[in-house]
Amino acid sequence: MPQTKSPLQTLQVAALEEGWNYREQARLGWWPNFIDAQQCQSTWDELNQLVTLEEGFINIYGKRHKIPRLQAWFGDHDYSYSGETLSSKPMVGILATLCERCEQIAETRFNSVLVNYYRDGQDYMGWHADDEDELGTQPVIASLTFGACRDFDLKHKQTGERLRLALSDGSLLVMAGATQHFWQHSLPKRLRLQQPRFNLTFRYIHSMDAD
Ligand SMILES: O=C(O)CCC(=O)C(=O)O
Ligand SMILES: [Fe+2]
Repeated sequence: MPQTKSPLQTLQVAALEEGWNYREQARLGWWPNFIDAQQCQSTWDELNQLVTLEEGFINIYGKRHKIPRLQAWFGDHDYSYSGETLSSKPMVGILATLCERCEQIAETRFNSVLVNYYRDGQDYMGWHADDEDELGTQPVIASLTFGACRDFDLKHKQTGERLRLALSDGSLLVMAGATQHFWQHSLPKRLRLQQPRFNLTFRYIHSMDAD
């Protein structure tokens, strides 16, 4: 019997090699066991202690909407997006330690980290590229996951090609090169999931102040 393809066929998880991978103008670094299990547990506890999570908002057509997750921002500069400003706190303790480890493996400097907290599978992040002017032309973004494993989708802006990664506890994904220019990414909802997840994205923010 001929095989019929279901239109709802699930996306295959893209098999990335550990280390640097190249896919259609994306440069992706993948270290699935970057933080070991014991350290994941202590890191979770330290993040809970250190991070004051806040509701965030975005403005769409002049209307202010609550974003579907909690967040906090650490680094040298405040962070502005979509008409909102996140005031920064100094990157200290476990955040500074993780920052250094990410800098070493990604071979770059970071001066900020966005902490996202997904309370359960209802929380998500929609399609976007991290392409604000403050991030520079070829931003390197190091994304660390703690807690629940979540699918992470990438979509090529021109061809529509899709990649799906499973971001598990202690994994590190680095998006570099022209990734933000050619691809968008998102973290889809998973309605049956009850466990929370921390995601830390280390970034380098260039000061936009006039000299
Ligand atoms: O939670 C994630 O894995 C994605 C986070 C993200 O894309 C962002 O903070 O810009
Ligand atoms: Fe992002």
